[in-house]
Amino acid sequence: MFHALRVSDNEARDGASAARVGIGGPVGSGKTALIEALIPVLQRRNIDFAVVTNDLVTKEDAERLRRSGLIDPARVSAVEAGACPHTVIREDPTLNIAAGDELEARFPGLELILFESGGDNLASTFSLDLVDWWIFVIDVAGGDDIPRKRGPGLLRCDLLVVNKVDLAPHVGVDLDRMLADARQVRGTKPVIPTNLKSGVGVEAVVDAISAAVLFRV
Ligand SMILES: Nc1nc2c(ncn2[C@@H]2O[C@H](COP(=O)(O)OP(=O)(O)OP(=O)(O)O)[C@@H](O)[C@H]2O)c(=O)[nH]1
Repeated sequence: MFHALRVSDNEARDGASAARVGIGGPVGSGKTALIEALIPVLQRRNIDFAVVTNDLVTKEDAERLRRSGLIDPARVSAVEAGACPHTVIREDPTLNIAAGDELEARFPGLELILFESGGDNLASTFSLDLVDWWIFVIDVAGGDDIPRKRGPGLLRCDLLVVNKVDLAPHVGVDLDRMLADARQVRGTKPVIPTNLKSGVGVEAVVDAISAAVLFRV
């Protein structure tokens, strides 16, 4: 259903039917925490999904998700980047494309694959040969000047998640200003504040994914 509308016409994607969504962002911003929070909501909405994680030289994020009890461990695949994380989500996403294809072969009917990048910097972006749509996660503890630095990740992503909003008062961040700056530099593209400890904003993120790539509202 979604294939006909894909931005990319990469041969490696031919025959694929699951929508592919990237989740990138700086180290520790909450990418794995976001996936952990998304899982129960996706399950409640009967969305058939799987996850591909990327780590530098380990499978730590995949193991964390497999151990979480939130998801069938077989639905979590790990890619070891062995280099800067953006290499395998942008320059040469072959390993990730193969991991997605392998999940689709094992789980016919898969609707959605989430690709978690390893923690990177503000210049990190996803290749549209790999994903249809992507999320960039920053957090307030990284400083309220991050949006004003206009990193490519923050500017180009389809959805910007500003996480750890609960920490704003503790790290001297003016959250309203940070969100206003983020919205200003992104123009009409969406920004969603989240607190993944309490679940604030998670339903809105699933709504955005559903509307953008699953065509569910
Ligand atoms: N207070 C607070 N802590 C959070 C929130 N989201 C994540 N954390 C914490 O932030 C830390 C990093 O979260 P992760 O989900 O591991 O971050 P990550 O982006 O996957 O990290 P890397 O994969 O190492 O880049 C953990 O200790 C989380 O518990 C939040 O909304 N509020």
